[in-house]
Formats: sequence, C-alpha cells, structure tokens
Amino acid sequence: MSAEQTEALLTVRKDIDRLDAEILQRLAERARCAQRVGEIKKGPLYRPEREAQVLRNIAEKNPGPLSNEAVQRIFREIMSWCLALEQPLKVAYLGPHGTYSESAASKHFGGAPDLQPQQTIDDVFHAVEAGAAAYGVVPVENSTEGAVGRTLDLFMSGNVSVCGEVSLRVRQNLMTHAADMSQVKRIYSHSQSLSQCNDWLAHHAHGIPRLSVSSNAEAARLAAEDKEAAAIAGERAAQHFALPILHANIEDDPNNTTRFLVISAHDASPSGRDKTSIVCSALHKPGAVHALLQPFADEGVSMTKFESRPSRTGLWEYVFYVDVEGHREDPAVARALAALADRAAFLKVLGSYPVAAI
Ligand SMILES: O=C(O)C(=O)C[C@]1(C(=O)O)C=C[C@@H](O)C=C1
Repeated sequence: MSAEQTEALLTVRKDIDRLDAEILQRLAERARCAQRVGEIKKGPLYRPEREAQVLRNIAEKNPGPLSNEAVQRIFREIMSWCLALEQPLKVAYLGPHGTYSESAASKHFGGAPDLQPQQTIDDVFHAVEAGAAAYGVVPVENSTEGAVGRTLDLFMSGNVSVCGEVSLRVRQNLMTHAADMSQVKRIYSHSQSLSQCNDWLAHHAHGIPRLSVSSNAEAARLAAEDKEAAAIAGERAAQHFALPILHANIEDDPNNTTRFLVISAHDASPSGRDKTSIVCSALHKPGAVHALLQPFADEGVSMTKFESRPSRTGLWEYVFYVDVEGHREDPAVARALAALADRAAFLKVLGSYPVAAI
C-alpha cells in the first residue's frame, strides 16, 4: 500500500471509530428506553405486534446502501437484547441443536433468548402449555412437502394461541467427512429433507442407501461419527458438528420455504398487517363447506391458506385449517368470524398475529 492509501485508510477508520462510539451511545439510550417501557407495561413484555411495526418502519426508512433484510436483521438483534433487559425469554423448539426450527426461532426472536430444544412437536406444545417455556416454534408447512400434520392436529387438541409466524428459506446441503461422493456409503436425513432433494439424489447419489432419521441434526451427528456417511441438513447443523459441506443448495425447488408458527398462552394485538388462523368444521350436509367460508367472501376478507385434515375425534369427518388476512379485532374479520361461528359445527380461533416482517 502506498503512503497515500495508508493515510486514506486511517482517515476512514477514524470516521468508523467515531460512528461506532455514537451508535454505542444511542444503543445505550435505546436500551434504557426499553427498560422504562418494561416498567410501565402490564401483561407480557414481549410484544410481537410492536416488533413487527419497528421492523417494517426500519425497512421503510432505510436509506441504503445496506439492504432492507440487513438492517432488519440488525434491529431484530437490538430488540432481542433490549427485551432481554426487561425479561429473559425461554423459547421451546423442535430440536436437537442445528435444526431448521432452531434457525426459525433465532430468526424470529434474535440471539438473546434461552432456546430450549425439545424431542418432538408434542413436547414443544407441552412446554408452552405447562409454562416451562413462554413461547414455542413449530413447523406448520413446507412449500414442497405440504402441511406438517402433527402440528395441525396439536392445534386442534392443544391449548395454545398463535402469536407469530416465521418464513424460512430452507437450503439443503450434503455434508460429510468423505472426500467425494464415491466414498459415501450411506446418506442420513429426515424423510422430508430426503424428498426435497429427490432429483439431486437421483443424479448424484444413485444407488447410495438413504436412511431416514428423526431430524436433520441427528443425521449430521451420525455423519460426524462415520467417515463413510453423509447427511443432508442445513448450514447450522454443519457448523454445529464441524462437518464439511461437499455440495451446497441441493434442494430441487429453488424457492423451498418452510413456514413456522410461534405459539404461546396469548396471541398478538393488531399491528396493521396481520393474519388470523382458525380451525373449524362444517355440518355434515351438501354445500356445507362452501357455506362455511361464505362469510369471508361476503366481508371481503382474503383467505391465504385452506387445509383439510381428517378429524381425529370421530365427531366430524374433516376439520379445516384456514388463515385469513387481518386481525380478529378488525371489524370485517370480526363480523366474518361471528357469522362463521353461527354455521360451523366447531370453531376455534387459534390467534391473530403480525405477518412475518423479515
Ligand atoms: O415497545 C415495547 O413494548 C418494548 O418493550 C420495546 C421493544 C423494543 O426494543 O423496541 C422490546 C421488546 C418488545 O417485544 C417490543 C419492543
């Protein structure tokens, strides 16, 4: 580097040091404000609707050159650590360490909460119902694989509300200590991940046995112990088990996305851009399903999801999981829900929550 370049670099770094000191002072002021809010507030300290508003506001005011996603992720962390000053959060998720559910929990709550891995989706519901964790994160649908049936069934029988959603772009990677595919004798993964990589496996791993295990993280753990094995899992699992990624992004669908819901004892207040999730059942007669959903059309409320599942109670043949745009307190949504309650054999409002901001 020339003397001139060294000089220029020193000047810019001085600016960076000065700005960092200013940011730090501002962060301290912001954290003290959050502490004051915590003293004033009644009820739960975590406010999903307020966090969504802050994140949307940040994207609107972003002057660049950092992307909206970049600044939102930074502010996600700032709020996470400010909230931790008010109250440290416990969040249960479908473990073990390294799963996509863990990534979803971090994406939604930031780095501050105590993330508690659970063995099954049932355990996540139980942890929240028993109050062992204030919040839980459960997978609900994947763009390639469809609905996660167990989660839907537990919403029907369980006693929790939905207070948030997280959308996670799911990238699958083949990770192994083997030097190349010719040395790989078996491939472990969760059955859903194996089927998300069907085409890639047919072309690059033809004839290698695929072994389905309880989670991608478990697959990575097994591959870390066996030089002839590979796992298909996310980057987080590769990092956790120090497994080299031999082939990255091997999912067949370039837009492979999993949606998670955040569960707790309460739902969220209106944020201005919300969704409401319900589960309902129609009376057993012709045209009943059409009639059931008519109130949404009448009130101009858009449906963003409709999923039917065989009822497990024996009382009704099918139950329907429906997401609509808007909060249950919005007048049009409230009227539609009241009309639906009149004609449904069964209705449970799972909760209203902000549309995922990041
Ligand atoms: O506004 C509040 O209620 C706060 O507690 C502050 C704050 C924030 O840092 O902006 C922190 C936690 C809440 O979940 C929402 C927002």
